[in-house]
Amino acid sequence: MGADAQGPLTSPITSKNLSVIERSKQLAAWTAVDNHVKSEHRVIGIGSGSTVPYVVERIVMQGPEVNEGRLFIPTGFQSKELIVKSGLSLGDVDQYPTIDVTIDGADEVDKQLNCIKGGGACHLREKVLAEAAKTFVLVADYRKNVEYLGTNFKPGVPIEVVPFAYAKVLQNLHHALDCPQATLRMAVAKAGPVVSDNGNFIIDAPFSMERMKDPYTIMVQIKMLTGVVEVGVFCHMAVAAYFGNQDGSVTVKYSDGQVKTINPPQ
Ligand SMILES: O=C(CO)[C@H](O)[C@H](O)COP(=O)(O)O
Repeated sequence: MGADAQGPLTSPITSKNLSVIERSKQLAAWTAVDNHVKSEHRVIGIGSGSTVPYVVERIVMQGPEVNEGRLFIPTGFQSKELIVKSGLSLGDVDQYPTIDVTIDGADEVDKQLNCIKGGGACHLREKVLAEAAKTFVLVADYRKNVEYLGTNFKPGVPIEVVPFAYAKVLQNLHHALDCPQATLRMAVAKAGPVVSDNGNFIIDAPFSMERMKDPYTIMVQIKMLTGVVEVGVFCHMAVAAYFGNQDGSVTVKYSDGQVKTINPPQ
């Protein structure tokens, strides 16, 4: 799989005034699109977050002829707006439960391509679209490329819960799962908790680094708590993760353990 990876293309149209971090996100997104979104793909999942607009930007650059007849499936309000405003056609996963390729951002990705998602509270739909996809690809800047989850991303594991069960789930996290710092995520420009696109609450649960070395066990333990809708830990789902680097290169980690660095054009 690594063998056919292409490098980032030259002459980016929007990169002139980008900060290093934004440029890194764009590089990751563009390279992932170039390597994984092929003209024959008709149903494409679009994830959430600040890296994903560059995914859509690159898909739009594939041209109207290629995008005509394609359907784009969003993971939430933000990506739905992005699809519509870019002039692409919207579909939904209940109509199209098999997706050719889904590209999404991540809060952190470990060496086995396990990742934390849900910083934007979209991880329920994101996981459905990741599972529905024949190919699931992650894109992020260099800060998200870690050996173990929880290295840089400190809020903890995002957990979507049905509102009436939140206090019970918090109690379970504090006592049964020994996660005393788990808290309900509060909104910034609204009094009260963050409410997801599905009308649910979000809990952030930080676990010790030692425990984050086994993300699958944490994911299963949390998911077993009644009232939990979905856990923002994705295990064994992505085939590749693209990270834009500060020097203009792109690091690609593959699910088979290969790591490749694509150097910037000279
Ligand atoms: O999981 C997500 C939203 O629920 C995002 O994909 C994740 O938070 C990464 O976002 P960004 O690209 O802005 O860093």
